[in-house]
Formats: sequence, structure tokens, C-alpha cells
Amino acid sequence: MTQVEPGVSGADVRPTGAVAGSVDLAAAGAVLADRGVRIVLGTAVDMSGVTRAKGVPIDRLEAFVDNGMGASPSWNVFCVDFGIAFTPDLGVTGDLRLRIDPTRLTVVDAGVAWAPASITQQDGGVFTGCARTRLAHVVDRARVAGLRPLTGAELEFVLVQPDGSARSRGAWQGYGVRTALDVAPFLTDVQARFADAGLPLEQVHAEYGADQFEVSIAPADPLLTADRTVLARILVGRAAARHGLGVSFSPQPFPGGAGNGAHLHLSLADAAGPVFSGGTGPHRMTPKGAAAVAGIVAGLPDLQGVLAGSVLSPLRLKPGNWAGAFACWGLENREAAVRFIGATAGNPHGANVELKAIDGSANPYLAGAALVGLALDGIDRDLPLPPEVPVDPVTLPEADRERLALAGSQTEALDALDASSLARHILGDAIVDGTLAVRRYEHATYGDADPEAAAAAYRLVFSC
Ligand SMILES: NC(=O)CC[C@H](N)C(=O)O
Repeated sequence: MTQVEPGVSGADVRPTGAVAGSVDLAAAGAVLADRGVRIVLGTAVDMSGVTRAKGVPIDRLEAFVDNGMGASPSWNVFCVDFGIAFTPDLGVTGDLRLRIDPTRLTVVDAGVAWAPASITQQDGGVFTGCARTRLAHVVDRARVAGLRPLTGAELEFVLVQPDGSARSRGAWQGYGVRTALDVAPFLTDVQARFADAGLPLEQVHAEYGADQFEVSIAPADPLLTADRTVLARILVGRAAARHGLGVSFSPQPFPGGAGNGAHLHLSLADAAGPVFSGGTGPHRMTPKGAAAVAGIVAGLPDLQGVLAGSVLSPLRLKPGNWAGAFACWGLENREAAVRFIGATAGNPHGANVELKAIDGSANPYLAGAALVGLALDGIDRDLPLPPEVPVDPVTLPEADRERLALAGSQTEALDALDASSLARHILGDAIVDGTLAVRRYEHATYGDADPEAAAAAYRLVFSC
């Protein structure tokens, strides 16, 4: 391999944007070693939404790319309490490989570099249960259809004690200046780590929940955004640890408190330009843009078990939480699952849709695949745009509210996923069945538990 990818060849080792070409691994390894890197961690996010890693010494970088490191198929169905929800295909026999993407190599802590891994068969062949590979596949489908999707991620989290218990809330105020200034050393550390990693930070601010903050990441290719979401969680977690803090991305860290969303923004362009602006439809959508919104709204109940499928997710996904508990769309409607954001001077990234129903338990690769896949489905089938909901959906007549409400229980959301040929078309049977196994295991374990006990069990598992 002679071609050298910018970003891993010079003094700089950081994510490189859209991936192209190959990497001179010997040169990249030398750069990392010069920067004091001793270990490379390769991560994969399992179907319960937990990021797991294998590590190699820096001198085995090439093997991590070319041969991969061994992982049992059961890696995909580990659960939040580290039980294993075996399926007929994902069990104790066989072997898969974690192969890192060297174009994403980034130094994340003293002596440690990170890269996301795809899970492959031993010989490098496609493993259909790999979430990262599935997202790449869905993005490829979009390209073949002449569409260019971009996604941007918002990550909400609550600062906690390192053991997961609550911090003192005496001084907290929603979006509070003092709330932010009180943890300014942590926030400025987050900014520095993102800058060093080449991770484009759009906003970092106190949210409305107690000790809740949000970082948002600029729009990019959906695979890059999902990789960056994993990286962002690592960097936020490391910054928190350095300041004696813990961090919870759980959908509902404390029952009765604010939930953590993992909203994703989507824009789409075809050869003629952006599909969510420049047309003659509602809010200047083009026919493709309208069909994409229709696809997301129509398919949301089928994919809820992937986007917000944990035991805790229904505690967050309720009216009044700005979490998008209704399968409808509306211009700048923060209670609609699909918030449409028009092209205005206040929005330099252009028109896009924000899917608010996603929470911090969702695998970011599957969330991206579901969102892009639903938009493609709407375009493929030329679905008609449902009427806009321009008001808070709780104010609608009861029959409309009931029709639009997303599932209020985990069981209902999972049964809808199980029965959905659309979800199986977008994500494949291995991913749908693995997700169901993991979430049903969670339901059996925590479904009847006191919400405080369930929340405690989940509090730190989605942080890195
Ligand atoms: N500002 C917001 O959009 C709040 C979002 C909310 N915390 C959620 O769970 O989705």
C-alpha cells in the first residue's frame, strides 16, 4: 500500500472525513508511536447500544486492520448487565473478526488510539449482524438512488458522580449560565479534546434537565457521524473522568428527571440539489423531500424498537419531554417525532429533518441506518406526505392523539419491530432478531423492576 491518506500520514492522526483510498499502515503506526501511543482500541457497538472494545499493542496495528481480532458471535448480543441473549445464529460457536477502519484512527487518551471496527467473517466476508456494515450498505443504497444523505448528531448526557449517583442539584438551572460555568473546566476540556480529534463541535451547553448537557456534531456522511458519535462519547467520558465526574447517556438516568435524547438530523440532496428546500411543496419541499418525510413518519412505529427500544425508553418517550412521542411531522415542532427545519438564515446547514424519538440507548449505526432507510423507503414508494401537525400533538382530538402516539411500552415497540417486513428490509433479519433477543432479555430482567433499580442498572452502561 503506497497511497497515503491525509490525516494519518502527517503529524496529525484524526478522523479524515469521507473515507477514500487506502492507508500506509506502517507510516500511520510510526506517527502514532511518535505521539506516545502504545495501545489501539477498536470498538463495536452491540445491539443493546453498548460500545465494547478490543485492544492491540501499536506494533500490531496492521493485524487489526488486515486480519482483525477475534470476537465470538455472542459479542453482538451482550446485554446491559453483561448477560448474553443468544439466538440460533449468535451463540458460542464460530468466530468473527473486529477489523478497524484505519482512516479513523484518533488519539483519545494518553498512550491510547481508537478506531471503529466493523465485524466481519473470519475471511473478511460480510457478517450480516454488523451494525456498521449495515449503515454503510444503506448509505450505498442511497448513492445508487442518486441521493446524498448527511446526518448530524445531538448527544445529551447527565453528569453524575463516578459511581453513577446523582450530583448535588442545589445550584442547577435549565440552560443555566451558572450550571455551565460551574463545570467550565470540564466543558473546556471537552472542547479541547474534540478540537484535537478533529471532531467538529457545533454546540456545547447546559440542557434543561438537572446536570444535563448536550454536545452536537456537524453534519457529515452518516457512517462518519455514527463513528464520531462513538468517538464523542469516549471523549466526553474521558473529560468527565479527568474532572472527577461520571457521565450518563441513559435514556432516563433518574426516573422523574429529564431524559437523554440522541436526536439525528438528516438532509438529502440529489443531482438537482437539496430535496428539503427549493421545491414547491409544503415549506418548499421537493416531491422527493416530501416522500422522504412521509417514509420516516410512516415507518417510525416499526423502528421504534431500534431507535428507543430499551426498558427505560418509554419513561422518556412521553408527551411534554420534547422527545417526539408522536409519529407526525411539523415545522419546528419540538413535540413531533419529526421536526422539519426549513432553510433560513438561522440555519446555515440548510433544510433538514430532525428525528427526535431516538434516545441514548440506540446503537448509533442502527439509528442512522433506520433513519436513512425510512427516508429511502418513502422515496421508493413515493409515499404521500401526511398532513402537517402544526401544534403540540397533545392538544389534538383524542382519536388523532391515539392514532399518532408511538408505543407506550417496550413490549409493544418490540412486537411491532418483530412483525415489520420494512425493518427487516432495512436492517436485515440478523440485526432485527439480535435486537429483539437483547431487548426482550432486558424486559425479562428489568421489566417488572422498580424504575429506580432499572435506571441504576443502565446509568453508566452507555458511556465510554
Ligand atoms: N432540548 C431538547 O430538545 C430536549 C430533548 C429531550 N431531552 C429528549 O429527551 O429528547
